[in-house]
Amino acid sequence: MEGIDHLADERNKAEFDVEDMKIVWAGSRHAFEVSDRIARLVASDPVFEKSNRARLSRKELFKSTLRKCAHAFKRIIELRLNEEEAGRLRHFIDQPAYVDLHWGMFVPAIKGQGTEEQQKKWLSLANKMQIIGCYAQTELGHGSNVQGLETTATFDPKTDEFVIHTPTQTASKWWPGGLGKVSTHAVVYARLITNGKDYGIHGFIVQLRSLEDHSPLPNITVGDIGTKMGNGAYNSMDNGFLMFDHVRIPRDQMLMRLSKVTREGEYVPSDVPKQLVYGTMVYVRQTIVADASNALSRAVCIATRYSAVRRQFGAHNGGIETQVIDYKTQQNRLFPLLASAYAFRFVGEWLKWLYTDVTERLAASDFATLPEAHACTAGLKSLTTTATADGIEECRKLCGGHGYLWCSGLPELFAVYVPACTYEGDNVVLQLQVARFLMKTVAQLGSGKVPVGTTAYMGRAAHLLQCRSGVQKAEDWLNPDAVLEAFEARALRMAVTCAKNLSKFENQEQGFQELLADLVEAAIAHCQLIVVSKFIAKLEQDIGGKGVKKQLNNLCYIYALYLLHKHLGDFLSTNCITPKQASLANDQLRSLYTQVRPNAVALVDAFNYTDHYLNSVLGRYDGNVYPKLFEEAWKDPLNDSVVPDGYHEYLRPVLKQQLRTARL
Ligand SMILES: CCCCCCCCCCCCCCCCCCC/C=C/C(=O)SCCNC(=O)CCNC(=O)[C@H](O)C(C)(C)COP(=O)(O)OP(=O)(O)OC[C@H]1O[C@@H](n2cnc3c(N)ncnc32)[C@H](O)[C@@H]1OP(=O)(O)O
Ligand SMILES: Cc1cc2nc3c(=O)[nH]c(=O)nc-3n(C[C@H](O)[C@H](O)[C@H](O)COP(=O)(O)OP(=O)(O)OC[C@H]3O[C@@H](n4cnc5c(N)ncnc54)[C@H](O)[C@@H]3O)c2cc1C
Repeated sequence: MEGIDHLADERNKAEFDVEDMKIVWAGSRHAFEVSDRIARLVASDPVFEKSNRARLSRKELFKSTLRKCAHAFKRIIELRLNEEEAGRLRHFIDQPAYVDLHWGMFVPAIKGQGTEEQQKKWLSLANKMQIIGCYAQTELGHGSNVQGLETTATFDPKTDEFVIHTPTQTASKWWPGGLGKVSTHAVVYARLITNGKDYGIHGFIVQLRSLEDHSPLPNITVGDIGTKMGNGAYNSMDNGFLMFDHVRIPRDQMLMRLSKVTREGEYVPSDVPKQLVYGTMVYVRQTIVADASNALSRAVCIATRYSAVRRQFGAHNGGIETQVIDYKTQQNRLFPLLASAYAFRFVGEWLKWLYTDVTERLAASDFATLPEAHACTAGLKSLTTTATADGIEECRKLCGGHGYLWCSGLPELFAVYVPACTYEGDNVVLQLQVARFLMKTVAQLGSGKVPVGTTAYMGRAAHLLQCRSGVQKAEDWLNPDAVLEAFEARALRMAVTCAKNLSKFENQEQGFQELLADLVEAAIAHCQLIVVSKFIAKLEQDIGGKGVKKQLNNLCYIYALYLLHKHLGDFLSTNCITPKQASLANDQLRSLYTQVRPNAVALVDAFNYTDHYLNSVLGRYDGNVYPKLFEEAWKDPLNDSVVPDGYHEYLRPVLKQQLRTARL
């Protein structure tokens, strides 16, 4: 059956041009061409083989990761790949590794917080990977509460050095990726103490290991924190622990672009917002949002193809059974995830723009949009990673029993992805940042300060607090104004209710703590509005290609109406819509599922994933699932022998015992 396209019928049904959709998905023709070329390069290189990852021991997996990274770096140099191409290479190699933290956090931290001189010195080494760095912020006792970190950096004016010290066990650095076994250097976050005064958290470049033999430098204790969830998965990463016993570093290894310590030990505070010390996290949160659509689309691609291949029930007299994708329950679980993958793609594009915009403004000393950039990156990181992790698990269930097999690609994808809900800020903690931002914005309503950007809708409070949806028939839910008004009214009303409840407390902080759960819900409503509005904004762009816009339109309204259905309690209790209008939204949703159904396989083909990248028997492009499941089963080490190891010691005696007992 090799070579037959089992999904050909599905592909023939498509009502749009897949090649055009590929360009929209990639962001541009150029981005598509780069991705396509690099994906093929990775797929054809035996060093990047990954189908056996589950069967490797941790040590073997880690060594193979080092090999892949070294080979990747060699190829980058040989092929003179630029930054974009190198990024795609890392993406398609698809194995978490120290390089993520080196390029993704260590280098950006130096760029964002180092002086020009520091950048010149350290980036020239880091860019050639003559040093390898990580981002050592989290400690055993504190992760979310950055202000609670305990590691100290005490200035010693006698020697012009900082003394980096771990005062307690809970102050040990714990979690940084790339720290455990690889990094030679780290950006370490510690409390800066000079002249006996604690000035709070600052970043310092600290060498950890010898550049000669890789052994830890004196007074440094460092190692790997241990095996994490799942086979393969994030275990290719050496998340580490680190303790300092009065380790001395020169003063000029404090990252001094923001605040400084002079030779005399005087602390010179930053003339820009001190929150810029958190800048690396804002940057990475933005990349995590962009990446959510990759992980979700991958799971959705597997579940959609398999749902078209898999048949259950519906046959009479031995006839052909129903494809499970034709069940409305399957569509109601799968198509909103397909729509979410596209929605997150577009909101990711927008967030990248927002990040670039705020960076340019900061360079021109305009800090006005920093709080919004922080709220958007934090909130969208939280929203998209939660939905993606849940979505991957839902895709596993959508694939029935076979989804539970490692070779479906879904268990590992889930295990590797789910920590995104925790790293770069726990998702609840991040939504609470959004909630604080919203409460401030609501408090300023009526003060003359006009809300802008993603909170601009709050400026229309007079209308949004009292409006009633005008939807009268199902098709009215395809009107962008109707959808936006419902989402805006819901978000505003939830935020205003929180603010009102907050005002009943004498102590605002106490009130905030009491209302945490409601505040998180209000923040989520605001973030969902952002995603819906950016999808609608995308549709207003000039999108070419046969039938492409129609499909995107369908997906946009599936995303919005599914959210409406899922959070119906919010929409009804805030009186934004009536039960009748909710029921019409459901009717429209079912109709949209019917329209998407013939296009579903083509819509996931538009992701342009190679079989290597998907690494899934169920998601194979050709749909040839069953023979390949057998092939995979035969590869399992348990099937190396017909009689298992241990038979003579542990099985035979039991069986013989049973025989004797049976004879008695
Ligand atoms: C060989 C091949 C090579 C190929 C090349 C390959 C290229 C590869 C590239 C790969 C790229 C991949 C990159 C992705 C890697 C992903 C891996 C992830 C690994 C994980 C890393 C981490 O987890 S690092 C640690 C992250 N930690 C956190 O996120 C901690 C969470 N906590 C906080 O952020 C904060 O403490 C807080 C937000 C919870 C705030 O706490 P608190 O209430 O105490 O506030 P503060 O007093 O500190 O501040 C209050 C004030 O500041 C505002 N604010 C807070 N944060 C920010 C911010 N970030 N920006 C701006 N403003 C901020 C806050 O709103 C308050 O404002 P007010 O106005 O005063 O209210
Ligand atoms: C795979 C992985 C990789 C990582 N890589 C790095 C790295 O490279 N560098 C680095 O420095 N760190 C890294 N981390 C650490 C990561 O950033 C932290 O784990 C994360 O910030 C969460 O902090 P925590 O572990 O202290 O969680 P906690 O804050 O202890 O969270 C525990 C629970 O408490 C709740 N909670 C906490 N505070 C509040 C609050 N104020 N209000 C309400 N609820 C609250 C949370 O919602 C959560 O349910 C990594 C973590 C993981 C899992």
